[in-house]
Amino acid sequence: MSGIFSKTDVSSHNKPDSLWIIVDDDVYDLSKFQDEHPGGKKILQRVAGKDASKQFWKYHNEGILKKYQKQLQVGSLDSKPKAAATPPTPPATPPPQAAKNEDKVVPKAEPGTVSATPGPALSEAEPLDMFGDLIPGGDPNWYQSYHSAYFTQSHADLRAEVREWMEADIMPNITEWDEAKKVPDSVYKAMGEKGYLAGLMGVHYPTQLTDRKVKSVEPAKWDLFHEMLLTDELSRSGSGGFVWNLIGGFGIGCPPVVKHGKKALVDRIVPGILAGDKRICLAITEPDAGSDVANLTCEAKLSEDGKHYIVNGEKKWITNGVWSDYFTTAVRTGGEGMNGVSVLLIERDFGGVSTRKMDCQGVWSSGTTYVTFEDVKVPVENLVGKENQGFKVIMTNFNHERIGIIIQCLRFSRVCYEESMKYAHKRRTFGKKLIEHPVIRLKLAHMFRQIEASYAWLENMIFQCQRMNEVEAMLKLGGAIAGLKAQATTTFEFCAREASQIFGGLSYSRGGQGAKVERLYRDVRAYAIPGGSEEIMLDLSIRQSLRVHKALGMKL
Ligand code: HEM
Repeated sequence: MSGIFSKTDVSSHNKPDSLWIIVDDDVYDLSKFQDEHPGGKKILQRVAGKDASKQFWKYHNEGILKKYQKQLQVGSLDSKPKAAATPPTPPATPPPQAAKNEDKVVPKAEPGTVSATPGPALSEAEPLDMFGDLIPGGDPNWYQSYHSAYFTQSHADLRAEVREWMEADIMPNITEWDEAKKVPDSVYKAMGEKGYLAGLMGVHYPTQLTDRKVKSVEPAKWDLFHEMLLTDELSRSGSGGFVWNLIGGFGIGCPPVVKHGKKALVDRIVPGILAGDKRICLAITEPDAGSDVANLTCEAKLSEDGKHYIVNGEKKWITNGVWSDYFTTAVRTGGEGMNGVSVLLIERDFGGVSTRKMDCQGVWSSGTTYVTFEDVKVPVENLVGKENQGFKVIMTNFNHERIGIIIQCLRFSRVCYEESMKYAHKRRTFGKKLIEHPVIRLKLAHMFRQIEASYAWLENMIFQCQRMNEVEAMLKLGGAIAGLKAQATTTFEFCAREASQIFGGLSYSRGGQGAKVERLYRDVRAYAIPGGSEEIMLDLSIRQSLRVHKALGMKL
């Protein structure tokens, strides 16, 4: 791949048996590849020996070049600028010419706008370097040199670390993994090795349970904004299946064990999970009990000697179940209703645990599973929390679970918006680029306003969670977080729909330029239904907030 060629050299490879093309000053040999080219070989033969950059960018995204570069690039043009080597991560600083005075854009207030009076300078509120593609709304605005009260340099360092990994090792493979309905185990293992799993439990970085550390953030500095950012950057994959494969079971199944499990149990199983060697999931939902958790029927009967629970029952739609070693399971140990529910950590090795992968509309690579427990003998040491008080364990887990869903939904909304914005700048209809049609700008504007408003609310909720203890957060924030979950899932649904309209047929067929949008459109329901359906969330948001504010002294 190191050859240097002139345009004349390339032009001699203009036949099917020796078919070279130029894309962005790099030279590709497509002689063997042409037969497997999804766009057909004739189209390649027509540009054989020529610069095909314009045609290439019309039909493909950068991901395609990255994926095939190693295999197909044979060199570069002698006229290629020397300093053209680009880092895998988008530039974190503006291009040098932007610094020149004459090019500097000085924002001016439009008549009628209120000009801001700068407040007292907070050191942590200094804007950070620019990062990413700088599409307005394509990333949170603190990525783009706007002030933030929440994010500091250590967040920016983590952002660069995760994005580099995602761009190099993950993004080029997402579509393939989704179609295969499986992410390689090595990726989950890498999540452990990089210390990411340990940072995703809504607790202080657990150095007592793992010797892994996140490269760019000291464990003592780790906070909920690092956690938020990590999930956000993973979600740039534009695949709910990918994100859930890695953290869909872990992120909701492991925290209850860490917070409410007995020390011996935690010490025995959690280090292996955090290392990425073992997998865990949360098993609550049943064929006949979803949002109404208090109705669950999977039963656990204490053995006569009081040493074991014998578990029988079924669990449905369990994310990661098919690959899990451990199941954090809600069971009925007592009478009807919420006061008869307990949580048990069931281990696959106990025997009597069967798992079957379910076929679902979306999140294909997440491993949605039907689980059957038949006379599973679970030692009483595996009780998480107290007997018949499992509902409290489940309830305190909800805020963390829902915040994860919110972060993912908002980034998926941004992905839909960002992809649409990029496509609208290249696709032409009726003699104009899509972005020049007001009707398309209107769609983008409606996406943008919902994403930004929801993200600001999310930042506020994360900040509140950071300042409150878990029980206070459960009571005081439960309503608002439920409302924000509904806000995030409806925003996601809206953005997936509008992006799909902008991409047209390209988001109706799978793969290709519309791949992310087509996939995310299928993933929408996986976010709007579980973790509390939109209807339940909206109702809860009002009921819970009223209850709390009554106690706070609300006057009506
Ligand atoms: C390095 C060279 C190239 C590679 C590796 C490549 C690879 C691919 C791949 C993987 C696809 C499937 C769709 C996708 O996943 O995006 C595709 C589709 C396509 N390619 Fe290429 N391609 C190359 C060059 C070209 C060139 C030079 C042209 C045009 C002259 C072209 C025209 C097309 C067309 C028309 C499609 C179908 C697009 C659609 O379904 O909407 N390709 N190509």
